[in-house]
Amino acid sequence: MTLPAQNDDFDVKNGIIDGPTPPKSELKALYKQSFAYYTFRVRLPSSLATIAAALVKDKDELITEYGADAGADIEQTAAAVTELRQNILNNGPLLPFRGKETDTDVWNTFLETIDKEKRNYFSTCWLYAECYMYRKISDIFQSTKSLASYDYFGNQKKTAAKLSLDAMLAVARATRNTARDGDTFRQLIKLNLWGNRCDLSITSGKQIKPTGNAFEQITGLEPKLLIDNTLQIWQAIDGGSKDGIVDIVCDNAGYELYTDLILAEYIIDKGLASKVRFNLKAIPWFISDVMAHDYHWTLQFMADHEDEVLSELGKKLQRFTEEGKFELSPLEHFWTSPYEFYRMQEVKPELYKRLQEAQLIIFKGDLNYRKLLGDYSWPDTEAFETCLRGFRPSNLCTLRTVKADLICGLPEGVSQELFAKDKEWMLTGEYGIISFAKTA
Ligand SMILES: O=P(O)(O)OC[C@H]1O[C@](O)(CO)[C@@H](O)[C@@H]1O
Repeated sequence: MTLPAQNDDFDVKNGIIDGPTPPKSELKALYKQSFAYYTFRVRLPSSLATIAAALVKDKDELITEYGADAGADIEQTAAAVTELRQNILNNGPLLPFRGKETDTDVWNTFLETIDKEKRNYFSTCWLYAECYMYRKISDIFQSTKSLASYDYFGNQKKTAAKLSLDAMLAVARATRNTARDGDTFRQLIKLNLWGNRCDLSITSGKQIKPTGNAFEQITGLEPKLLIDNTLQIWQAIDGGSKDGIVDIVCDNAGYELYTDLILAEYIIDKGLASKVRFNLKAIPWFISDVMAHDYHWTLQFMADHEDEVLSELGKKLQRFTEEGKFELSPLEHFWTSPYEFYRMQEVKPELYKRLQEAQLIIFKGDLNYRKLLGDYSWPDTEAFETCLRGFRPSNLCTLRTVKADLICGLPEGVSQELFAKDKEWMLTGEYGIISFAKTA
């Protein structure tokens, strides 16, 4: 992590502690050697600059699509995004939202629970501040007359999907005549895990193209899989009811969503459940997170493709969606709130109840992992069940490539070994974990 030249007294002014995150503490940018500090000093300011620049570059296109009024709105949003960027760099306050959105009150009530002197980007929990930033961007666009419905990450998500076409074709061909057995299922879970590497928020928007034959890659990636509970997941779903429900709490659009669709197709085709529910985001989130329009765009992109196999698959999954075998869960703002999952039962009991209907819940990606554990420096050998702090609506698993400096459930000595090899091993998505927790 290359930090900005220390030509300012930022650290002194903001009480930055020049060390790592202490054990059993909230992750926050107050600790200079934390990923949170690098995120707020470098990564997120870079992402915000990209959004502001793209607005100016796409101005004509936007005016064509959203009308002449959009011109003034574009100027206003670009300026507001730039101001948000400066607020972060100045360690500004997390101010209450003034919009009239469905989740405005939930967010403002949450902000009130943070001590006022800690209610800024570098002093409050990393999770809260980073989620706040993405919600603030949405607030900026929602407050305009013409751009309230504009997905400012949409082009990047579409480009990422098109870049992954070769991998999609390879996976489609390799999954057409599969057997209903544990080995195949476990391979598909691992394929799904490694699809999580294609995440634009970790690259601050830089596109990465999944290369090579996905299934051969899985074998090659075995040494990078630090926790493999795929057998327990298979036993839970194989032992479940064929009329059961599987919930996927999704993460990124593009190739990662495609691997979710491939896994869901297998679950339905092999009678492992009768319905797969996709839990998507209500607003543009962490650059590449999937929203309902991304889901429909992806299926249409497949169905329209000249490649026969991909096109047939796209049409089949559109039929699954029409028939209710695949279902988009009702719009749920909890997934774009700052709340850790152990607080769901208290703050959104109806969602917890809904998840209890499932026989398996699959949580995708790093941010969902951070919400399962809370942004907290658990001992890396701590049991996954302990870190869930009572969040046990059903059998659940997490498929996560490691992109943030928190982890649990590792065998003794593994993290020390990895730190000795590369002190930034937790930040790149190079390693992955598949952890499972049985219904309580
Ligand atoms: O898309 P994913 O896998 O949730 O990754 C998002 C993660 O990437 C980061 O932006 C970089 O670590 C984190 O802030 C966030 O948890």
